[in-house]
Amino acid sequence: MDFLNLRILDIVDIVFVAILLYYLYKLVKGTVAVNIFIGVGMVYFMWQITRLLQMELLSGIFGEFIGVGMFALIVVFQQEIRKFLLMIGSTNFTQRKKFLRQFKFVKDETQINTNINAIVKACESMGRDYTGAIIIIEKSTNLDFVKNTGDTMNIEINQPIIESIFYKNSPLHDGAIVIADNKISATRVILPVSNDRSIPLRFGLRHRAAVGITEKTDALALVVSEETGQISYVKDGEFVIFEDTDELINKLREDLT
Ligand SMILES: Nc1ncnc2c1ncn2[C@@H]1O[C@H](COP(=O)(O)OP(=O)(O)OP(=O)(O)O)[C@@H](O)[C@H]1O
Repeated sequence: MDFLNLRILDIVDIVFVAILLYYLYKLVKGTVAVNIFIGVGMVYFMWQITRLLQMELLSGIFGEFIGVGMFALIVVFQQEIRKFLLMIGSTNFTQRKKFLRQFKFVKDETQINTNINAIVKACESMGRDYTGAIIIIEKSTNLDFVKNTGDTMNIEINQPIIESIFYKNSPLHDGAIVIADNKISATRVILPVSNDRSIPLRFGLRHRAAVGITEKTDALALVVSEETGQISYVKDGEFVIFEDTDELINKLREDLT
């Protein structure tokens, strides 16, 4: 009955494996990597079957394939492994303020209210004018790896500033802006685009970029469609449904506290 002797360390072990699997799932969700995993699984399954049936030649071929499989996987998943390490390495727990926000009982309501109202009002106004926009709100995952693709900024948020950035003739209107701690910290940012095939075809690259960054990090994304003027709120790689801007503000406030 040795297996019943569960130690604290075994539980910690299981929790870490679960976290690792969760990150892996977040990374490969909706990508071709899932199909590759299925392919590798099938080769492994065939190898075991042919070995059991003592089909020497076939099991030899599959065996060789599995033997070099580890190197093949590193080559095939080069991008994903890079993103995975980046994702783990860039989770920024060192900034105390952000870290404390992980706990629900620490709230800084006034600051959160001000930020969200200005952002949502700007989105509303841009929606009325059919001005396209994509706004990323940084939480605990450090977004430096995407901010590096754009211009570093340090601008206090207010409604006119956000609107003027996305104004069609503005030199800064292309790409996304990143908001961190009530400041616009980057403009003209190029985000990773999601390959999720379940995203409706009517959504183009701007919306796919919002899904892409939120499925890889805990950031929140707001998108204003240039075609329909509609505001979309994307979190954890999913579109969040809301009735009106008041509900959107409430959802954002909840997600940021
Ligand atoms: N990877 C990306 N990262 C950041 N911004 C992007 C990215 N891809 C596209 N965009 C921005 O989205 C703009 C419009 O792209 P696209 O028309 O494909 O989006 P869309 O989802 O159809 O949105 P809309 O409804 O506004 O047309 C681009 O001009 C660019 O500013």
